[in-house]
Amino acid sequence: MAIELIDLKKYYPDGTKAVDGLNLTIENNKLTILIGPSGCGKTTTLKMINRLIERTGEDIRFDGTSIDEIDPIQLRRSIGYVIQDVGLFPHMTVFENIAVVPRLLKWDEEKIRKRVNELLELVNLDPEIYRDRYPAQLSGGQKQRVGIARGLAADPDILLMDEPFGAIDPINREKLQDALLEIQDQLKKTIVFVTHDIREAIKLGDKIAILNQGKLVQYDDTEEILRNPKNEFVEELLGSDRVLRSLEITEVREYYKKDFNVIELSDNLKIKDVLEEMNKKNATYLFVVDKKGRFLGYVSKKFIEKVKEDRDLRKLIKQIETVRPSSNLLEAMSIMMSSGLSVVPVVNDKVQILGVLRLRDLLDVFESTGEDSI
Ligand SMILES: Nc1ncnc2c1ncn2[C@@H]1O[C@H](COP(=O)(O)OP(=O)(O)OP(=O)(O)O)[C@@H](O)[C@H]1O
Repeated sequence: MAIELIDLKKYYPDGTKAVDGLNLTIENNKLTILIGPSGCGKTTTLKMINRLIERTGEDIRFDGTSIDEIDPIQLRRSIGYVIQDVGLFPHMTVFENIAVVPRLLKWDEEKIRKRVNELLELVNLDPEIYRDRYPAQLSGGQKQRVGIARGLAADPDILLMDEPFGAIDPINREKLQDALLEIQDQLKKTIVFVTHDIREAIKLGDKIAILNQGKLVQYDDTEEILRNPKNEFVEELLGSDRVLRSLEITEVREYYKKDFNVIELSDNLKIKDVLEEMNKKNATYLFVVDKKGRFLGYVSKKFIEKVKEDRDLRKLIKQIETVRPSSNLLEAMSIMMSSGLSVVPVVNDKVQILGVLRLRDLLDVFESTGEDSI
């Protein structure tokens, strides 16, 4: 379900403009991050979506329907909500905590039992072990997993998450983030996720909305934000290693080129044929493939010019690591760094060569991220 925030406002009687004319379309089935400095209106925005806070201006629409036309209780039950300290009821077991909304919706007990087990499996908690525990008998990370399961209990289209992993130590936080990505892969919900951790935002977000003082500063696909921060405020928020992050989330497929020099190895291929080919193509190296187009390595001009004509060509082929189109640019660059070559071959699952990624193509990424130096 898509959520449109239209000139959304929350003004408090004391004059605080917590949210000040926010226009944002949160897309169906995507994970959208709300990020910005403390007090910029993230939580207020989230709570206006599920009507825990009433807006003071303009509208919120769910697939086109105004929030005013939806019964608030109905609305709240159809939106999953996960918060930092989880808010698990201490006197209820894990099972009972997850079953709260399904029971309000009057599901039959058998259906609830099945659903709770399913959800515990989904968040990687063994139902046999954890179902009957009380929150006090769980670690922080486990509580948060139960919180996610509870948010998903009634199979809502929308999941609102307010700094859900904020209080978790870094290692468990990573695990919970991975779990959330897996869950989203399977369930494809419309998730609005509030965080003030830019790493978390980049890792999780399909799209990122950057807020400041109740207003939208920039809203775009995560990659686009990293590549083209709109102003200094966004740049500062992203931090200085944004080039590295940009490389990390960009796939090789976007940058590799299909023009490359290649030669097929056959039994009667001689060194002089290779040199001739290199001269013809004005190439300093050639990739070598077998008859089926499988990548074997490369030969460099500098090297084979010096060897005797009767040397076995096979022995002159140098190995080089390859990448796939789905590899990221940071992996590709580390390979270039360790091989000392300014190229890396791109191959498919059958190790057939598809193209080449050159260091100079990567420079485009640096240029478009506006850094002066690497
Ligand atoms: N009842 C209230 N009366 C007046 N101002 C309020 C009230 N509730 C919240 N605010 C103010 O509204 C602004 C936005 O608050 P909100 O909780 O949405 O910020 P946030 O971006 O979620 O911040 P944080 O990252 O610190 O959680 C803040 O300046 C806050 O002080």
